[in-house]
Amino acid sequence: MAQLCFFAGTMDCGKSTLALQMDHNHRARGLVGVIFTRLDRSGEARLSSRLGLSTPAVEVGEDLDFWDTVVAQLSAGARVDYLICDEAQFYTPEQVEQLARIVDELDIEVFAFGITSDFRTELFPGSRRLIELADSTQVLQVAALCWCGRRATHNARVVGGAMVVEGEQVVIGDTAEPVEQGEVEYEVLCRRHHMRRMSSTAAHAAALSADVLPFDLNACPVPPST
Ligand SMILES: Nc1ncnc2c1ncn2[C@@H]1O[C@H](COP(=O)(O)OP(=O)(O)O)[C@@H](O)[C@H]1O
Ligand SMILES: Cc1cn([C@H]2C[C@H](O)[C@@H](COP(=O)(O)O)O2)c(=O)[nH]c1=O
Repeated sequence: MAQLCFFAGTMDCGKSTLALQMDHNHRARGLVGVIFTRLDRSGEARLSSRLGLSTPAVEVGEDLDFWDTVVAQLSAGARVDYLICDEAQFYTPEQVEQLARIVDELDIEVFAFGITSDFRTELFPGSRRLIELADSTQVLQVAALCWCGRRATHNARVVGGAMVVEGEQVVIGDTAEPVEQGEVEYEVLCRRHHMRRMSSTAAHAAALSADVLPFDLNACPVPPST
């Protein structure tokens, strides 16, 4: 029996790489799949991994109906054994429901990949619906790390080195440093540092100022107030 599987994790934990591997392994056994994505960093209608691999994909616009798309392909005589759905956090809840229907009524496997929460730690609507409906939700094993060395569990949005917690939910970007100053970048953090709004730049600055703190109090002309 087919299943709706959600592979979740922070940014940069290998979701798109796994999506490409799942596609490769299924194709290698003669199965036929359709690859979908939405708003991939590399441009429209491509699924790309930071490891350098990428493949053409069907771009999921807001109006795309997965059920109609797959039924049209089957009606035209094409075979469809599985769907790969990357950047699934950006899908609408209705589109996730269409995916569940495809699994249940057409017995087609659906492998969805996405980040669960946004830069404010709030669930994306697509991810919320996936968590509600999926047969399984798996957190990827390869841990992305916070600058402190702990497992990164949250995504932070950073502008000019400072973490921001207000803004549009969707702003496409990367975890690499932006080319243009003032552009949005993302950084993965552990919960502790996400809640303290401590990006690596802020931590570095704090470490530098701590280095200059232990000055000689006796040399101070005015006694410091307590
Ligand atoms: N130069 C590299 N060498 C080895 N692994 C790398 C390199 N660059 C990126 N990666 C791996 O790729 C992962 C990101 O993969 P990607 O599929 O793009 O992530 P996601 O889709 O979850 O954002 C990183 O966590 C890291 O494990
Ligand atoms: C946290 C967060 C992320 N995004 C965007 C940034 C990237 O374009 C994608 C995630 O891609 P990845 O392959 O998982 O690295 O999502 C966003 O729009 N809003 C957010 O809050």
